[in-house]
Amino acid sequence: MTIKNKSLTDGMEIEHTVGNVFADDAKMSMRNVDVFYGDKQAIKNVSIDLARNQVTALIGPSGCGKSTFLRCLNRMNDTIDICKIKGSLLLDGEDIYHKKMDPVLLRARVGMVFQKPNPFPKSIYDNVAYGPRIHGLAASKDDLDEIVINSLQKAGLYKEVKDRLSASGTGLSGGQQQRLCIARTIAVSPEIILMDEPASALDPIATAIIEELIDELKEKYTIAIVTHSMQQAARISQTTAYFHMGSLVEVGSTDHIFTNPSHKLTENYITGRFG
Ligand SMILES: Nc1ncnc2c1ncn2[C@@H]1O[C@H](COP(=O)(O)OP(=O)(O)OP(=O)(O)O)[C@@H](O)[C@H]1O
Repeated sequence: MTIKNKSLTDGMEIEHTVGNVFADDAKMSMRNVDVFYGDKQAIKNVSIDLARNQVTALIGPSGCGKSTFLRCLNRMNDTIDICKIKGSLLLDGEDIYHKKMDPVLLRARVGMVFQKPNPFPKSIYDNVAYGPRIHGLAASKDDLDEIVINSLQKAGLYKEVKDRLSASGTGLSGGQQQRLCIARTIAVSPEIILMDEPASALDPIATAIIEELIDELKEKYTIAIVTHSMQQAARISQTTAYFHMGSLVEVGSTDHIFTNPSHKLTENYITGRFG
């Protein structure tokens, strides 16, 4: 199927997304998504699936719309008054922009980890317990303890913090704070985790730990990650989507995109000719 997308990019016309936008087992399906900030169109007719239990990397030059698109997937853009979204965005076939969809519940199902670790100024325990408490997920203190410990274990942080759960989350190292934020996201049992450059503020060792963690997390969750690091996209994702000036130029298996991209714009970007 050809999905028409006529927009001019560096003199090169993007008529349609190259590659297969359909996943065999789609957790989320986006079709013909347009996003506007006021009069300015930031996303142009983008269609893509997120394959279940896979990592999908969104790459492209600065300002191409990666974060804007990612934020559409859990309605984070709702908080921006001038932002308008058109098109179809389905989670297991359910329209996430339907008027009956509660954005707070949606964001528990589609969690998000940001570029800069942003723990609450609370204890490590309370950071992770916060979501389960507001969503009423624990019937007792024992239940809550179990959720907190499980989430910290899944985020690969438990061993490092088990003796200081009442210490402040903001006192941890940057890498530990980011894993705490991942534990906080996991604690409300999401189905999808969105990550917006989750390792860009971290040193190489903390980055490697987060990358290993992402690889483990995909066993349970569907993951979409925005990254500026092509090496990172190549290491951790199974599918890569290349954005350029609001359009989705190409999508395909990560191996294909990084070894033999079909579109000239993708090739230019991955070979470092621009971006
Ligand atoms: N809140 C906003 N209000 C108005 N315009 C915005 C807003 N957020 C983003 N934009 C614009 O939308 C376009 C896409 O921005 P976006 O941040 O999604 O790109 P990006 O590919 O994630 O960039 P980067 O890699 O630099 O983070 C840019 O032109 C940007 O200036």
